[in-house]
Amino acid sequence: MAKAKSIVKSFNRTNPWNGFTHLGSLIATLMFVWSLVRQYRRLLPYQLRVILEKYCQRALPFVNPYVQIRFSELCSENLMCTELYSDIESYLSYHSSTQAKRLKADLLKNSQSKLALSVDSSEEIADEFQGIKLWWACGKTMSSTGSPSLHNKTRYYRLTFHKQHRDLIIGPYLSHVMKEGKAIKVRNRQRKLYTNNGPFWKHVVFEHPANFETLALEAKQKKEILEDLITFSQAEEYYAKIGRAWKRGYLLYGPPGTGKSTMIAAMANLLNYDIYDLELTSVKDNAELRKLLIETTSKSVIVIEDIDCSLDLTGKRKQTKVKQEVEVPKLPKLTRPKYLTDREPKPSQVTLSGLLNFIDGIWSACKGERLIVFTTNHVKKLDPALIRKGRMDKHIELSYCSFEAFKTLAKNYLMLDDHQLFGKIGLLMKQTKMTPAEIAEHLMPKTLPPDPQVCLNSLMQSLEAAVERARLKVGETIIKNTEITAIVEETKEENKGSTGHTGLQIQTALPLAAGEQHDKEPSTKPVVSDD
Ligand SMILES: Nc1ncnc2c1ncn2[C@@H]1O[C@H](COP(=O)(O)OP(=O)(O)OP(=O)(O)O)[C@@H](O)[C@H]1O
Repeated sequence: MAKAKSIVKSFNRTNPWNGFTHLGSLIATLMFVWSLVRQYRRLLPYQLRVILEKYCQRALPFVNPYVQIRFSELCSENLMCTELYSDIESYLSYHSSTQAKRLKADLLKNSQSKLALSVDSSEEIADEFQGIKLWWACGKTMSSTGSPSLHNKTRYYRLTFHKQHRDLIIGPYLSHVMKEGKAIKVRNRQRKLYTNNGPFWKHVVFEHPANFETLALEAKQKKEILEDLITFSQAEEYYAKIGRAWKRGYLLYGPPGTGKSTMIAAMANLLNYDIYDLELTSVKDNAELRKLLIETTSKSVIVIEDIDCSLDLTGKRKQTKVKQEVEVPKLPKLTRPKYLTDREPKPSQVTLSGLLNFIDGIWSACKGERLIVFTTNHVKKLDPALIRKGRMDKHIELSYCSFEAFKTLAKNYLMLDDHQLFGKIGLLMKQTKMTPAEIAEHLMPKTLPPDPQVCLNSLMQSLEAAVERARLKVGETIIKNTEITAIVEETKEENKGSTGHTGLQIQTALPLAAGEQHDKEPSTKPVVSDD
């Protein structure tokens, strides 16, 4: 103030140039102070920094080289404000957790365990984009009512940058902030498992621990599936370029207990997707199916489990309509909460063509990425049209446990990389078939901490019993086949006596081993064909 008064006085004196000299030196001092404030702002106490910045900006409105943009949480004219504000919030909370000294911690929405960190209102964080420095700060303003009550305060973020970078910041930088903010939101969101009760989706929080690391599969098959999923999730531009909807169909098939449901959970966890578990038998007709599917969101896996049991979708398309009128569909496995299954099932009118139309048509109109997964124990029963490439792009067979897959389970359940019993178990596994679910059951600890010896012994005994059963079965079949051969030989002799021509050929097949897949042709009976 004293300096300002002396400047005014200096104008009144005989030489007015003195006044300009004083004014110039004041501006230079202020600019120097301000540049110091901006450079060392993080070292100054927050309150002092705010006061200095405020006075410097007021005193130097015409030479201020910095531009500020304010992003309010609420603005009446444009509803997208909130969306933009929340993108910035996610972006900053992610970046600030490593730099900011004052952070606010909250629990993520619908989560009891995940923390959400955000910048405290008195904190400013610096960011860098293409070598350019800029600063974000947050604050609150009074709403138009001017009431000091908390509800009338609007939160905002303020971005400060040098005016020479205006184009770069307003264009590419803000797009980058919004894109990253959205991606961070997706990563942090609480994922959901939706199930339909008739035409409505209901959801519960999806927190399945399955992942590809713990999935017992051959390494080669696992790698192939992982690469396929990751390539799909990164191919938005490619799909747009070739004019295809961003979707991919997977058919998982194999005997019960080979990990089909577990793999779906691992897929959803890998890509951070929601799951829509579609219960076709409770969908009234094709229109209801369309409604349900249009309501699914992007970044989701739409699952139809046991598609062969869901409806009469297994025969040829022409036959389907006739059959539907008389057949009551089987109920699927009851894995869903009770409140979701309270609607009495009525025969569904959903047709195979309704389902095909959905897979091919509807998605093209819905933005975003989706996987559709069918599972079945009986792949050969399915109509080829349903699972042809282009609809179900990838067919994955999940089969009995190999020794390699067993080692994954042993590592997972018993923290074992190797054990003296592994060799014997490996040999037994070559002679019989066991599903990963059966093996996992043996490896489940009987005591805590787990005793690997007990679990492996239990598995070995079970494998030995299965090998023995298979051996007995082979023995029985050989005896049966010998008897049949003897009968046929007798018949041949009799025929020779009467016609002189045998007319019969006999083929015998090996018996089914323990747990043989249901799809295979029955092979215990000799096939008799007439020449
Ligand atoms: N490949 C696997 N890797 C790890 N665990 C597995 C695997 N397969 C099965 N399991 C274990 O067995 C249990 C049953 O497996 P899951 O329900 O995934 O089999 P499924 O093939 O879907 O059976 P279904 O055809 O009867 O629906 C799972 O909870 C999991 O613990």
